[in-house]
Amino acid sequence: MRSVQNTAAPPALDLRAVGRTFGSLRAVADVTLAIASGERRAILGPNGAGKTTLFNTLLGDFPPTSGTISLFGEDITRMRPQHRIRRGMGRTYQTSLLFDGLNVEENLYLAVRGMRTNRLSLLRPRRGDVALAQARATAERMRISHLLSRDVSDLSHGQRRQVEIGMALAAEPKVLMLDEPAAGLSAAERPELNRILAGLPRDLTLVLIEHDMDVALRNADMVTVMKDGRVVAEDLPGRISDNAVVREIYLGGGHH
Ligand SMILES: Nc1ncnc2c1ncn2[C@@H]1O[C@H](COP(=O)(O)OP(=O)(O)OP(=O)(O)O)[C@@H](O)[C@H]1O
Repeated sequence: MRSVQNTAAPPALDLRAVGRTFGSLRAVADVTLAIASGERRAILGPNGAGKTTLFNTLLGDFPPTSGTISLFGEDITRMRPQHRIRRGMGRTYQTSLLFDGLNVEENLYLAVRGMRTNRLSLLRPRRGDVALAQARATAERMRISHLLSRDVSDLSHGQRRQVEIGMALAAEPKVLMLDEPAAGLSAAERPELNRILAGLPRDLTLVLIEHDMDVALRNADMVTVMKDGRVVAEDLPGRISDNAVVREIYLGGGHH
């Protein structure tokens, strides 16, 4: 494992007693965890464990109803999502946010330009455009340069996932949050996802929600397991499945 201990620097994400209720439902309860800068953290757990809700509290879509969240030492508990993005948070979504009808290069270009809507007509790339060069460099990093001129609606699930991760990376985040990157991928597409995740910059902090144990354990430095809104286990990938609670969740029929 890579050393992620750095006592001088604040953690990339520091959660203290974070909770989120929806009416009387405690979707997330009392979550305290610190993710070091440059660490790759997987968050595992059965359906309804609170993973997505936790993600949404980190990204500001649903602020926590209790507790605090800091990003590189700055309290962001009540900060709006767009301000978090400006401070270095990036994400992908479970459902695709690609612009169908545009090709891969155009999608990446819009992401580099920070566009959240398809307004490419106002923004046609010009020759020598720095953002265009950056879009192409992102494609290379995602191993999709050969797909630049293809409409994203013609791509396979796995290729679309590569474009989505590329779009999140195009904003040059310091913390990248991936919401179930393996969801919908065939067994044959998973090794490519693993290669892409392994090839991400080492200084990028990665937080990965994942149902697929193999993808999670391969790509994480540290694994957090949630159940019923709470953290029930935290350990190294090589040791997490020895945990009695984790064995019960994943071998006792709680996993899908
Ligand atoms: N916007 C909402 N309004 C009301 N309840 C919600 C809302 N979002 C999530 N919940 C509830 O919070 C609990 C945790 O759900 P969440 O989606 O965070 O779990 P999860 O671990 O991400 O599950 P999955 O793996 O199925 O995505 C569930 O009981 C869910 O029904």
